[in-house]
Amino acid sequence: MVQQEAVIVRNAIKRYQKELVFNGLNMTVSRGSIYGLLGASGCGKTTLLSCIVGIRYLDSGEVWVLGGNPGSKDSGIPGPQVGYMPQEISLIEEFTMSSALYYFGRINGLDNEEIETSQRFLSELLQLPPTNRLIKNMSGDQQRRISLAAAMIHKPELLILDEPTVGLDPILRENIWAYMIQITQEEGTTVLITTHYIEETKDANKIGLMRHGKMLTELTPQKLLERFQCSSLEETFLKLCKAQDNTASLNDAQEFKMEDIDSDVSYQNQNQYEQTKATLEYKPVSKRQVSRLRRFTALLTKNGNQFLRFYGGLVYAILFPIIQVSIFIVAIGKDPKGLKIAVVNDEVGNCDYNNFSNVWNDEITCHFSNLSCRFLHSFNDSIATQKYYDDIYEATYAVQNEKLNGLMYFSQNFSEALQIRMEDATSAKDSDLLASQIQVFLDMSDMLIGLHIQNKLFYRFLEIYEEVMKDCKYSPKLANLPIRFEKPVYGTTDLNYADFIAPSFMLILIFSLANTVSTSLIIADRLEGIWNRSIVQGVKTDEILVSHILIQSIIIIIHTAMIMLLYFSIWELECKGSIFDIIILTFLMGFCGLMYGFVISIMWKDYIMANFTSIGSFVVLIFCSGCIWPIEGMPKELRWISYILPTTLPSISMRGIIYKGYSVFEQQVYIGFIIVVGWILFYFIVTIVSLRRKTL
Ligand SMILES: Nc1ncnc2c1ncn2[C@@H]1O[C@H](COP(=O)(O)OP(=O)(O)OP(=O)(O)O)[C@@H](O)[C@H]1O
Repeated sequence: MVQQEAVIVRNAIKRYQKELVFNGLNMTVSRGSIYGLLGASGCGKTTLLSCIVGIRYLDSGEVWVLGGNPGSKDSGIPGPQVGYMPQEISLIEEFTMSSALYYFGRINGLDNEEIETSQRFLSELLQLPPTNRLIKNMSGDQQRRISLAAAMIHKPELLILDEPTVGLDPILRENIWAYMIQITQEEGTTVLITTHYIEETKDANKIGLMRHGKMLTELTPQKLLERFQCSSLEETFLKLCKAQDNTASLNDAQEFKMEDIDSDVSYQNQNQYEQTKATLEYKPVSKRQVSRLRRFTALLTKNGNQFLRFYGGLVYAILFPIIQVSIFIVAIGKDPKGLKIAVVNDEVGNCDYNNFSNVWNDEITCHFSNLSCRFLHSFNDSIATQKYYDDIYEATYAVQNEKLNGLMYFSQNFSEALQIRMEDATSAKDSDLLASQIQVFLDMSDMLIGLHIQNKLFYRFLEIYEEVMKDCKYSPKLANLPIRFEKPVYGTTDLNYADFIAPSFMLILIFSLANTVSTSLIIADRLEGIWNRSIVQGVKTDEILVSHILIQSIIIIIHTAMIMLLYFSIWELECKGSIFDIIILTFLMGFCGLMYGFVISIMWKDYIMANFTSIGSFVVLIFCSGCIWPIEGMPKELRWISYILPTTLPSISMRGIIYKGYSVFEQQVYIGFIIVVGWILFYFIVTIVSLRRKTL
């Protein structure tokens, strides 16, 4: 009679890159039995279990689990029919024991009452720590027991346990084995367990020994002892390993044949394979169904909990935007203070109170005296503090050595020359024209400060010069240059650099915040193994993604609200257009960052590379999306790259809304929305396609 099998592996070949892990491996696990899989460290036990539960693929060969290939609809995998305990702990460290068990209970379709009952039973059986203790505060052995409980909580038909008893107290180990024997006999559960403790498997119904990529034997412990006439399983395996080594050394090219030793693995299994396959086809697995809604609610609860309990992340998510925007507001765009400028005044010296300047009009012409002092008194310290020097050499030395920001020089006959320039400009000599100018030498090694002084002195000079014209009873317009900047079409003349940066910075900030949060959460899920473990229990990749998206959208809404509040209410940035459009665009940009975070977390397995990529992307966005310098100043090729970045055109849209009052129907605005939505879709598709290829 053909026994129905829970797991069948045939002719399995698996490589990692070029390294062959197993080569033509066969395995048969009967329903309602305990199968002990033994083998030295590194022989491929974990890899084999991963292929059985469907989180890795064979290069060739076949795996059947509970009625079909893992992932097919006939199979019990993925789904609550199986309980999988991976080798790594694969639990969320910030969770309490209870929240971990609730999560696994819920995704496997249990209601709260059932979870409570199971939890009580398993707490006793496995001597679990108190329910409210955080997993990260438990010993490795306690964490293992919770992980085992998480695999058993829903009483699956097939339990796949990767080294569950490592480091456990012998009494506890015995209890676990007793329980496994009980559930296999009374409930027909199948247990596939790997262990390093050979003697532990004496209670298994069948033992499989893996070595050098093969299954050396699959027999009951009694048959093994009888066949090899040994008193212990240790001894039996030693003999088996020696037999394999001898055969291999006799003929390296010839494969090790176990037919002489063990008929179960080869002939019998080969014959059974076809028959079993037929049997399985006629006996579909009775599947426990878990509604999508139940799974999704469990995921939402888990992700919400995970985020709230990760205090560092929480602080980062809430405080970071406040700190960033506050630093921006405080640090950027204000006039530099505490600047110093050297003054050499050959006309009057240091302009003390005896040297008041004078301007008077005698009906024929305007007379100036000591006009240099009038300028110097009016260039007050708000531009730069003046330090007087006797000659230009001394002043230049001071600029070079005393960190002054420049020097101003007035020639000996400054007022006189200015008068000549005004009275009869056409006949004025070059020397008079030169002497009538204030000569300014700036330290332009700090370009922004140099430009600031230049700008301030220039406009202040024109104002004072206008006043002088008025005193002379001339038209003040005479002081103007023959060019005039009228009221701007858009914006105001007093917009500063911070106003220019603000829209891009807002978008880059929310993009980067969301991207960092989502990268960390997804990488945590993957690294901690919770992702694969959930997939094995039947949770779908898109459900995991959507649940993360929902939780993180709440964070993005918080970020958006804080950014809006800080910029528009506290900093009082005036928005000429619709603030609603700004909010939507900012939120979408955060969402785009979130999706980009998904892509990064798929690209890299660890935090380090993911963080490098996030930081690198942040820098590229700052430099290339017109945030600190106009795109028009870039080489043509770079400009095109810049235009397709997710933040460039949306930043231009943002400026259009804020400073021009454009609506969403203007091309400058809707193009930004199109770009950001396009990137969101692109990232989403890349994420889904990559994840489907990587997991089930
Ligand atoms: N992701 C991977 N990429 C490359 N090689 C891998 C990978 N995972 C495992 N290996 C290699 O495959 C071989 C089998 O590893 P596996 O973890 O399956 O062995 P194991 O029998 O479970 O070991 P242990 O008992 O120590 O857990 C080892 O040589 C290991 O180095």
